[in-house]
Amino acid sequence: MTGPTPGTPPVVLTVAGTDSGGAAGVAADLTTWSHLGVHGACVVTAVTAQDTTGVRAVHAVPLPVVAAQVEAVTDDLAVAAVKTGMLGSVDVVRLVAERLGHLPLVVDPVLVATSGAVLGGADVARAYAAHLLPRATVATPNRDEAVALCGVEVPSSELAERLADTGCAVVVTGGPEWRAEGAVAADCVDWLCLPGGVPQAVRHPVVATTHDHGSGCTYSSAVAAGLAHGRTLETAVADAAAYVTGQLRQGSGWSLGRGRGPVSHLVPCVGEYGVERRRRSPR
Ligand SMILES: Nc1ncnc2c1ncn2[C@@H]1O[C@H](COP(=O)(O)OP(=O)(O)O)[C@@H](O)[C@H]1O
Ligand SMILES: Cc1ncc(COP(=O)(O)OP(=O)(O)O)c(N)n1
Repeated sequence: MTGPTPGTPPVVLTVAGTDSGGAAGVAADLTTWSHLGVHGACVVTAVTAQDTTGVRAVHAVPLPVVAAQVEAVTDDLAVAAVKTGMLGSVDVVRLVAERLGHLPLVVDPVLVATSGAVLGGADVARAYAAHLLPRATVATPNRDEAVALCGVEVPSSELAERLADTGCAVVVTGGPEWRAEGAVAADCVDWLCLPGGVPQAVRHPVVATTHDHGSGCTYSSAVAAGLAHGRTLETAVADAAAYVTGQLRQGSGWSLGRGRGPVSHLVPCVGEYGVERRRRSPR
């Protein structure tokens, strides 16, 4: 087992599925981490045949193979934080809770893709609420996932508050809400609630784009990177929103695929998410 060494990046582990279109899942997590200065390890739970228009097929990785990947990583690497994406089954949710629940844990409870594909059923939602949220540092459901976890349609701030009662901090992300309104709102609002706390609005500018597939994975990975660097949750959450906004902006003029194109996984063109890097002028 190797410990943290000065000059060595922290290790963050994703437990997630693959997206053959390269937008969401493991691809989003690893590229985000390469931008944010952490080493990414990965445990693959499922292989999806997926593109910008939807999910065609899902192959669940057998449970013993998922367990063997977890063991291989944790036996050898000092994992600073874990992020979960598509877990896909009750057994995998339980495995993560048992084997990784003692580490700083960001749970993105992937249940439904933007395309409408179900990536985790009602039994998986119940398993998240019973086994994983109580052990998580923070959960980052989008509004639809928060409704599925709570079983009620109430405002996002209240969903965050109810889910925080399970014992973890919660961010109910704001993407689908502004899309559903069909308007170009000035801000996206994510609702952060700490256990026993009052929901706080985390606002950031809306990007008008159709290239947003994978934004939830990218966001939750960025939160995990912030925690691995030792940032407070509030700072990690604000930095993650700034990072995903920059990546959405970078891909906003693209034309990739026939559906909702991938959020940009190219190197950010803003340094520390604020100051525009000087673009090289053509020779
Ligand atoms: N068009 C957008 N402009 C700015 N931020 C966005 C946009 N769409 C999503 N986000 C942000 O991306 C992050 C992930 O949110 P969301 O899209 O809700 O996740 P998911 O992909 O799981 O549905 C949140 O911080 C959300 O506010
Ligand atoms: C393999 C896989 N994992 C997760 C998702 C969901 O991705 P996310 O970024 O949360 O959201 P969408 O952009 O799909 O809404 C996925 N589609 N595939």
